[in-house]
Amino acid sequence: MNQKVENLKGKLIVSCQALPHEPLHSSFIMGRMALAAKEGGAKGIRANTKEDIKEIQSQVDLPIIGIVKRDYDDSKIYITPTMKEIDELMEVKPEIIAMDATISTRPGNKTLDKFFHEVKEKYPDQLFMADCSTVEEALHADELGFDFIGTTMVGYTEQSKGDKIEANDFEILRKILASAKHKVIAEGNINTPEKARRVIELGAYSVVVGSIITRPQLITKSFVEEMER
Ligand SMILES: CC(=O)N[C@H](C=O)[C@@H](O)[C@H](O)[C@H](O)COP(=O)(O)O
Repeated sequence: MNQKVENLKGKLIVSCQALPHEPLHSSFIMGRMALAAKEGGAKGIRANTKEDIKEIQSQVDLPIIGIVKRDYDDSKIYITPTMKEIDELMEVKPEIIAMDATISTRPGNKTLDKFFHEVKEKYPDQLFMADCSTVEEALHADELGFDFIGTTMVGYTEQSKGDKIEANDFEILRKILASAKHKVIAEGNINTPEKARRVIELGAYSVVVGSIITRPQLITKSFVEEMER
């Protein structure tokens, strides 16, 4: 594993993403967000689209977890669903590529196992991260040989509906850590410094924090909701 990726151990990765419908949707703005994250001590960035990644690479020399979010009519999966998105990302070569690794089928009714095999065959030297929603999915992705196992989709799928990453002292994460052979990255609703610290204490290789740092519309909403409850 290269030095840039080794530097992620025990450190914070900030997810700098804003979809077309979000106020901060702009590669320039995501580049500045990444610069701000670096100034704050982040050691990695998670980013969406080759355009945002290219701009972020021009602003900071930090390892990037790259994704392409794209909706397809015949699949629930929207995080790097097909080889088209993988190929786009390989044009800008993020250190790590993340993809949905839930039990849902990909577009064209393709299973994760088949897709991951095709991707590894085409890009054998690329590092990959599995965005999972359950312990079972995480351990299956570990078996398939993903370099990093993420909790990214916990609570966002039918099979994980209502699950909370921090419940019972991060029980889902602890169960994954107890069995996974590959590095585990805590991601998804890690929304306080204390939670970020705790997941590293529990053994996560790294932790991704996004919305609570880079989505002002959601940060603002959390203040207004608390003030008005
Ligand atoms: C569910 C989904 O699509 N999650 C996405 C994965 O790339 C991002 O929108 C999240 O912001 C990221 O995972 C970080 O999580 P949080 O924003 O909760 O710190």
